[in-house]
Amino acid sequence: MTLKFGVVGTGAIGREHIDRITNKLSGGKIVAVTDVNQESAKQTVEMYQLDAVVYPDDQALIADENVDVVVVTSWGPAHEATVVAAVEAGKYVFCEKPLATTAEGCMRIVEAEMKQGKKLVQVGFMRRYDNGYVQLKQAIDNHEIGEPLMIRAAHRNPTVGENYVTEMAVVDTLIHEIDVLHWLVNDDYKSVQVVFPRKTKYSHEKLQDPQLFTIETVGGIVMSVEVFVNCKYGYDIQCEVIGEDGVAKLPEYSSIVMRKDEKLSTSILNDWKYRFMDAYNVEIQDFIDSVTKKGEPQGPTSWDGYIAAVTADACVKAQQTGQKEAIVLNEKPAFYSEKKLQKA
Ligand SMILES: NC(=O)c1ccc[n+]([C@@H]2O[C@H](COP(=O)([O-])OP(=O)(O)OC[C@H]3O[C@@H](n4cnc5c(N)ncnc54)[C@H](O)[C@@H]3O)[C@@H](O)[C@H]2O)c1
Ligand SMILES: O[C@H]1[C@H](O)[C@@H](O)[C@H](O)[C@@H](O)[C@H]1O
Repeated sequence: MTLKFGVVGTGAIGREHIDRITNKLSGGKIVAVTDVNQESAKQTVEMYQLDAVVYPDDQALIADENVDVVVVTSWGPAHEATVVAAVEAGKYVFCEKPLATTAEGCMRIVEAEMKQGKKLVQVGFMRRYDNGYVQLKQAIDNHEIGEPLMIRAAHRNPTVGENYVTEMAVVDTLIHEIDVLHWLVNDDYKSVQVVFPRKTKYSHEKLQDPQLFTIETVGGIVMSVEVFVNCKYGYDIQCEVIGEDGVAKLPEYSSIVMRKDEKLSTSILNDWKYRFMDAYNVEIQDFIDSVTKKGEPQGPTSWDGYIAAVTADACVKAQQTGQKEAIVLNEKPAFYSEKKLQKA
């Protein structure tokens, strides 16, 4: 069986996903695309030589009976409306982060999905499919380092655009750590506090950069997460879990070791696309396989999208107040309680 995809948003990651579904993965086909920039949608069809209809908007695409799955890769604020409409139409959804820009918006998606009586939505938190994070999780789950006590993490981008402002360090960037860290240690978040160190000269007026988040879990784990989006030297993701019996660290991205000009060196990547390329492939192949064989996606759920939104709200509040802010979740519905995704 071939799963037929309609893509809403043919920008950077929309095209990446179209390319992987069309040319790298098996079991999926792009049959429809749309973008508020219709030229971009048409160019995408030409660029990847797709046999796909270009629709004027998401509603028309969702209404196409030939579309089994709606891929949501538009701008964050547009996600909620598309996801709710797709779920109400009974379509499967693969939605890039954020699921919605507010916790209330995520809850509306959760409610729409529960009404359909089965899981339809997967959120694009691809780090859960990265081999390094999967190994870290296995080490923790197998008690190889004892109980986790602390996490030290860093999310560094070489540079960001002029319209990237302080809040985006949370909603655009930290959001990946927000999802992956509680999943790693099987715990819930309790509070967050933010400190702004001295600002780099490479930032601009509306962006505090770097930022240091201290997140505590209900179980007492303290996580220190640095977000530094003008670090200049490359795209660098670090994560070290300190446990009672040992320390486990995310492996460095593998690269050849070069001896040259009296130096011993390895390269550092400079773009998220390359750092998580394999994870995106595994993630979407898993989505295709799960929907095709089990009738439900098994990756990060709408509820994970909700957790991320509530946590992000508290982080943004903490940026504004400088105080420790509580992270309070609604009770998890039984509908989402199955823990299926333990390994990719
Ligand atoms: N998982 C990841 O690592 C990752 C990486 C990059 C981006 N993302 C997420 O993916 C989404 C897209 O990011 P991007 O970098 O591709 O952005 P982008 O600006 O390159 O592309 C977004 C596209 O969506 C279109 N669009 C906006 N609103 C629309 C609407 N209502 N209907 C149809 N099309 C619409 C825009 O015209 C644009 O072509 C964002 O939510 C972003 O946070 C996730
Ligand atoms: O800070 C960036 C992250 O490192 C990437 O993984 C993407 O999510 C991108 O959208 C963010 O702007």
